[in-house]
Amino acid sequence: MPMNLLAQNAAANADSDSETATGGGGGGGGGGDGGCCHMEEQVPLVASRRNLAKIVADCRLQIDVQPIATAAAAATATTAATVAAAPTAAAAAATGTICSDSSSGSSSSSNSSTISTDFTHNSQTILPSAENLSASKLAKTCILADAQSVAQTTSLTFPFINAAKQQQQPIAQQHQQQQQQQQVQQQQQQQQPTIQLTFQNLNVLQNERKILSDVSGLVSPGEVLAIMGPSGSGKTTLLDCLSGQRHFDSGSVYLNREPLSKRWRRKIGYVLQEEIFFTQLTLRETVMYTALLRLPESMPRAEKLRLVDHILDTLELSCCQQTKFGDYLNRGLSGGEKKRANIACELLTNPLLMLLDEPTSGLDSHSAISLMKVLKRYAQLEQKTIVISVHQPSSQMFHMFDKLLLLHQGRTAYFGEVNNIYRHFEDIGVTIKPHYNPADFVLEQLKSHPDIREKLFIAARESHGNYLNRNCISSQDKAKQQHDTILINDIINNYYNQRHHQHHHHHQYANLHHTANGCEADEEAAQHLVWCGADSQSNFSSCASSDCQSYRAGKSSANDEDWLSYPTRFHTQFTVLSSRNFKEAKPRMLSKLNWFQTIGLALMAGAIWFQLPRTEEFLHDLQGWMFFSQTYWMLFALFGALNSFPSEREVISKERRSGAYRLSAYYLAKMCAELPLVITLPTVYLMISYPMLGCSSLKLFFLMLIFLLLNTIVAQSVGFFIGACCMDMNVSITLSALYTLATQLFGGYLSSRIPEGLSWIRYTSMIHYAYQNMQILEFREGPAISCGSSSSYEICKQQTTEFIPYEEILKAQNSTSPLWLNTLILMMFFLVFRGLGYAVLRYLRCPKKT
Ligand SMILES: Nc1ncnc2c1ncn2[C@@H]1O[C@H](COP(=O)(O)OP(=O)(O)OP(=O)(O)O)[C@@H](O)[C@H]1O
Repeated sequence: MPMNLLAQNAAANADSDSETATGGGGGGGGGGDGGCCHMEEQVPLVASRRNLAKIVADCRLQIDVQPIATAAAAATATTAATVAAAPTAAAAAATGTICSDSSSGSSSSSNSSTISTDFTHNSQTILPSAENLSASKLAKTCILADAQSVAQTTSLTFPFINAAKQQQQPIAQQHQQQQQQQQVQQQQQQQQPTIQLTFQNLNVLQNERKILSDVSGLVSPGEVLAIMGPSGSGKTTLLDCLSGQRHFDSGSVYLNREPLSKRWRRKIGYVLQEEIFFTQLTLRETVMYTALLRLPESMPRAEKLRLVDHILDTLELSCCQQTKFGDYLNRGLSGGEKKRANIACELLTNPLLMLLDEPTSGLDSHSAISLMKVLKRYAQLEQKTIVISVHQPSSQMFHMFDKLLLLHQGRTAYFGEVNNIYRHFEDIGVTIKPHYNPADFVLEQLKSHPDIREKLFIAARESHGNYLNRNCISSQDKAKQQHDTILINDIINNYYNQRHHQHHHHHQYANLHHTANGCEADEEAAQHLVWCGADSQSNFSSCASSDCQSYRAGKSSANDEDWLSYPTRFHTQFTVLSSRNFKEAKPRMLSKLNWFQTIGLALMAGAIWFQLPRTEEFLHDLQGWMFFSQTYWMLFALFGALNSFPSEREVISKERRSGAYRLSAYYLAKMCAELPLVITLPTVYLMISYPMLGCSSLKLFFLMLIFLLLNTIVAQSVGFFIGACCMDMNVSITLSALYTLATQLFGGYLSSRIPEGLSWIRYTSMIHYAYQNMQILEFREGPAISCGSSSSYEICKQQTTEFIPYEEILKAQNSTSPLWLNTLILMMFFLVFRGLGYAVLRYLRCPKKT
């Protein structure tokens, strides 16, 4: 790998290069935040001795402070920092202007322009002199030796660059292109909306217990805020508040100085602690449907699918993309894979603010670090704001965070830069021991020593809350109080800038970690597929720079309606949701067990009523088959639909909260997608049992089928409605059983002694109308029923006819309404219950804040 090569190279050159550089070489960029390896900082590339000396000094510092760090590591850190801090130089490297001779360990040029190696930035060109040649050697070593790797790195900041193409172009043209690309990038960054998240004095009460108590903080674009604290300290509650999913009793949350509102919802990605997905869908299907639903309509489908591939690749999920999520009965994805899938679905939509509730729990340390690196790079490169709750991060992960909010029982024990935690603890008389995981240390202190805890609360309040309150109140008179909230951000900003500068150079230990991790992040960026992808033709950045970009740019200047609008059209939502619903429902509705049950029952019914003679003696048997068939499919469809919404409720609520689609699109898609599934088994049943019974014509078969299916989908509508109303399966099963059995009892099918006043109940039963229809068809369209030897029908007794007229049979059954009326009433049932189901989901089951 290029960076391995680089490391070897750097190790070989470390001593000589660093010494020379300390002596005052000129060359690559550096500096900023006391760390030579800050990936995110766009340090000017005008190479200066001072910069380089600082880089080397910083990296030497590492060697001094951490004995185990080798000179090679320091050099590697320096090199990675230089690359990270110098996108333009990296771009130049991609052109082949700069290279490193890895075999000899000395610098050489891939072309004849070794001495005229360019460090171009904003049209400034520095030609290294003989004096600073050593420094430029170091810089050259710093810059990736492999053009491909550089191309990858370059593609982060210059998504449009195709490094391979560039290598074939003349250098002057390449420089011109780079400048143009820089301008494009600057314009893009200006266009890209970002979110600064501010929350102040958040208080949440639950059953008179304070779950959050005056919690405040600020996160800027490009930063990662970690919320840490023991279990039950209020991390999830805080994230819920920040995402707008939970009411807070007092306090405020601002996004770019605007109070958190529905308008912002679609700009927030919230990765919940638990994984809420359809268990029957594969990982790929899940992410794909999310992409199709939540990425903008203007983005081509192929681009969306490429993005899915890329995200799966980035999160190392490609190998298990065809695995179903599974449940406790049928195991599927592992816990860690589900977690990453959860993140993939949110990352996909490229939210401006990302909230993640314990995304690393359950992951092994390598996966956790990899994931954190992805998130960190995402924040830095795309200027996203990230808030993450973590339990016990490793030391390495801890120093990847920019800011830390330490909670204990809902109270703030610390909020500020991660690096300043050392000073914060020192201030209250506790020194975080070196070689000790600071995350473990602070959590241990927080839990084990009440005195320390109290001191921390006081110190946090003093340094943060009071400061804000004091300034907010004293700096504004009453007349301006409505503007106070707007000023909060400025105050917090100033405050943290001050703090940042005050402690900037004091914490070598902290900087050491920060620096080291920055270096590693860069190394990772070069070695692996970086966030934006190696292939500039098919990566997220290219997408972001085309469709997403225009989408985002458009949104940034859009009005409220645009912000509230759905990412895709109704038609797209309907199509995608239908496809997803079909895939999800098919294994449930057409399970092997259901096939077995249907075929088994059809054969049994066919055998019992096999080739029934059409005489009055067997009339009751024939009616028995009709009643059995109608009742069975009514119950099957009704009870099958009961669990339909409850089982999907959490997924749908999550998606509705994120504003992915319209409820109407979902509802219509569900009805349509399940239609072929709900009619398959009754059709099979009738195909087996009816011919065995003695079906005489194809026309009659199809008529019977139509009315059997009508009854089935009406019953399904009733099931949807009851399921949507109750959501609790036990309640809905009880209610359904009561309704279906009552209508059978009062229908007079099992007993003729129905109390006069209750006989109307039969008219509330769909079975009443469906059964009548079946009889009308069977006796009107089918072969006539011959009179029995001792017939109960008057007309037969009078011996005026050999066959019983179908009207007489229906009259004997109290079936007096015509076919059209029964059908109309059944259709009314269908429309009313489907409509009621929608209304319940829309108004009763609307995802609410807790
Ligand atoms: N709706 C609720 N009803 C009652 N108690 C609640 C509710 N929501 C949160 N709590 C309580 O508030 C406290 C904080 O809960 P929260 O889930 O925010 O903690 P956490 O820090 O995320 O915990 P963990 O790390 O274990 O996930 C807990 O003691 C919890 O029992």
